[in-house]
Amino acid sequence: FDTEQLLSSMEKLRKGQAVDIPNYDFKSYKNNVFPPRRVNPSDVIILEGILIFHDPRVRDLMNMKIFVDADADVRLARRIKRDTVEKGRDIATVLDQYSKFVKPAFEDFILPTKKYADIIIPRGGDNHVAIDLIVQHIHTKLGQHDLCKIYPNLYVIQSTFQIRGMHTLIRDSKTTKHDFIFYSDRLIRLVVEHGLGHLPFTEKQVVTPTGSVYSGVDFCKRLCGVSVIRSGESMENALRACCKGIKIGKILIHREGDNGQQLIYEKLPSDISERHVLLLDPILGTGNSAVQAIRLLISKGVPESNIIFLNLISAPQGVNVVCKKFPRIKIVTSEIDNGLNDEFRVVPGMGEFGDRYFGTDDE
Ligand SMILES: Nc1nc2c(ncn2[C@@H]2O[C@H](COP(=O)(O)OP(=O)(O)OP(=O)(O)O)[C@@H](O)[C@H]2O)c(=O)[nH]1
Ligand SMILES: O=P(O)(O)OC[C@H]1O[C@H](OP(=O)(O)OP(=O)(O)O)[C@H](O)[C@@H]1O
Ligand SMILES: O=c1cc[nH]c(=O)[nH]1
Repeated sequence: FDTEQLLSSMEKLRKGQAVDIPNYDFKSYKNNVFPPRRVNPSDVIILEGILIFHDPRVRDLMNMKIFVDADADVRLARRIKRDTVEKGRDIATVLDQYSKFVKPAFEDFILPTKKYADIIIPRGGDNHVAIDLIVQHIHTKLGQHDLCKIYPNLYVIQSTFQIRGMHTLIRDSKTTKHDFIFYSDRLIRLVVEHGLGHLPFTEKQVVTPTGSVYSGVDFCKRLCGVSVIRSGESMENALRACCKGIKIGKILIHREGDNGQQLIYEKLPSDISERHVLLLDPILGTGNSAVQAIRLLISKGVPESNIIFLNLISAPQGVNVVCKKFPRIKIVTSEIDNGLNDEFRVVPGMGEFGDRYFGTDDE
């Protein structure tokens, strides 16, 4: 087993480079009889082999570990067929080797690695349900932003052409103030609805006018909003439209000041520590404002896991800072941008959200 070459090949594939895999010749027991097989890099790499879970360095490379659990008779039958037809061995040799080496080695070395698997699939390729589930999982992972693969509490709302269209409008520097507000509001409403979906619920049954029972859920009662002034205030209407009479606290953070951030003003519900908090700020840039705001909420006794941060556009830098410092809060956003420029503006971004929304930009 050339594990070192396997590891270096995997590393190259992950970096997007093609690799040449040696073709082992089972008849001569040599590696250089046939030309190597060229494998090109790809989004999904399937690494397959009977002892693939043995080396921890190899296991660590895997995002999903599958053990195909074949029946012992099937394994022996396949082996007899393969070794007589493909490897040119006679049945007596195959059976002798099986009982002396293969079966004990399977029990000693392959079976124990089953514990490392995330999924154990009985009946192999015939198990269509298991295969569908695996395909679905890989599809989901491929569709996710890379940051969502790292941070399980980061949620980017499912993109549609409607959502892309609205983003195109609010990001266009030529969009009028009127349209900017209209499409921001539509996007904000989607983010708010999505964020509310992460609140806990209780089961509830109601009787419909047909006299039948509908088994549903009851909304979480103890919640409040907290907006980061000014831009966060643009999200208050959407929250009020969804949650009638919701209490909304406010935090004002000035970008310059001690450590670059200064808390200027705060007014929060007195019983905030008993509530789930929807923190409102459309832009997450460096993450400094968000960190300040979340720290304040935690200092008021709000459990980290009770905070849902609602965001329209996020920079990866801000996501990293917030998710690393507060791994239990949830972030819901509608798009993650490429990064920040020298002035710490989100790029491509949409400029100064507050100025465009409240009409205090120069035009
Ligand atoms: N659970 C499980 N066991 C397998 C699978 N494939 C092979 N095995 C077991 O592992 C044993 C050895 O597998 P082989 O692929 O023949 O091993 P090999 O190293 O190629 O054997 P040689 O012919 O000596 O080169 C089989 O007889 C099975 O018992 C699999 O997909 N799942
Ligand atoms: O992640 P950060 O780098 O801290 O940037 C994000 C902050 O910047 C924006 O507010 P801004 O200071 O522009 O004030 P405004 O809302 O009054 O326009 C935005 O609403 C955030 O609060
Ligand atoms: O790009 C940015 C960064 C912070 N605040 C904004 O409004 N826009």
